[in-house]
Amino acid sequence: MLSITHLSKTYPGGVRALDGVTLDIGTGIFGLLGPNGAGKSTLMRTIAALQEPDQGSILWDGTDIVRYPHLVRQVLGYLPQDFGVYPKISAERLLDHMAVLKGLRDKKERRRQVDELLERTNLAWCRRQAVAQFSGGMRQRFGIAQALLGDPRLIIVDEPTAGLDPEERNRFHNLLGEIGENITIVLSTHIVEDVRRLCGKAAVMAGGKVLLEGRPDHLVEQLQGRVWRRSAARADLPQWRQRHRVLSDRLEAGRCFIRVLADHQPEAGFEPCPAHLEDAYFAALAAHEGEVAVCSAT
Ligand SMILES: Nc1ncnc2c1ncn2[C@@H]1O[C@H](COP(=O)(O)OP(=O)(O)OP(=O)(O)O)[C@@H](O)[C@H]1O
Repeated sequence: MLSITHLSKTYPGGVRALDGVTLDIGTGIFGLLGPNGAGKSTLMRTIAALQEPDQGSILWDGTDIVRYPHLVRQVLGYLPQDFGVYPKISAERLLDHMAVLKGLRDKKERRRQVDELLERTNLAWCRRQAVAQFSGGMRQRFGIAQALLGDPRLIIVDEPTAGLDPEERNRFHNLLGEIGENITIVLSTHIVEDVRRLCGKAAVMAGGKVLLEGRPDHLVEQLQGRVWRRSAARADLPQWRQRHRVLSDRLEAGRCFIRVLADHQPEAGFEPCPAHLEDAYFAALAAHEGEVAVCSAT
């Protein structure tokens, strides 16, 4: 169990990247949703003990990992947003090298883990190929293979599916789903659909704060009966936004549709529609932006 309490971090330039984050994260896949700059990566790096918070605590099974970072490193697998440069050595050798860095000294055991992980991530067929020549999806699967070295109990995955084609994304999801049955995975993303499919629990972050937290199906349930939809001319969008709480606008088969949050039919022409997780996400962001606007106006 990962228990995060009142975590705050302000960077030297004055950006408050984490602002009193409190979250309890158990076994399974926990999704962290939020727009660019929400503070997701800062939170992930702090959990991974790669940087320190200014305030707050993170307990892993009751142990304070801000004070004792080596304890989380022993149980952690981390797939960062970007690995940076890939050396021109084979997947097999690179994985073996990473296993050494993770402290797997026994050569036989290392071999066993490398073989098993290449198999599990469907990379055994290209084990002698340089990772530098891998496609985006293969690199992400290699990223998961290295994160799984040493049988971690906590895995942190930062925006793993950006840039993957639908097939690779699906394959990556299945792999995460398999792994996440018995351990804790914290997955950061801005793809709402990924969270709906994969995560037992999720939180929406913006401006360093947790705006919303819970099971995706519960978050959606709370909006049922309150989401309305109608077609709208693009030019009229500003007026619709002034009159109603517009959650989103999107093109469907060439026509623009708006989705509005309201307890009753907002006006003639709107039809009720089933709520989606994306509605909960946009409703939370809109409420937060409203608060920020009110704060900055006063
Ligand atoms: N090392 C740093 N120094 C100064 N500011 C930083 C640093 N890292 C992040 N920030 C700022 O902190 C805020 C939160 O950034 P963070 O990368 O944690 O957000 P994010 O939700 O992961 O965003 P993205 O989805 O774009 O990766 C942003 O305003 C960012 O510009």
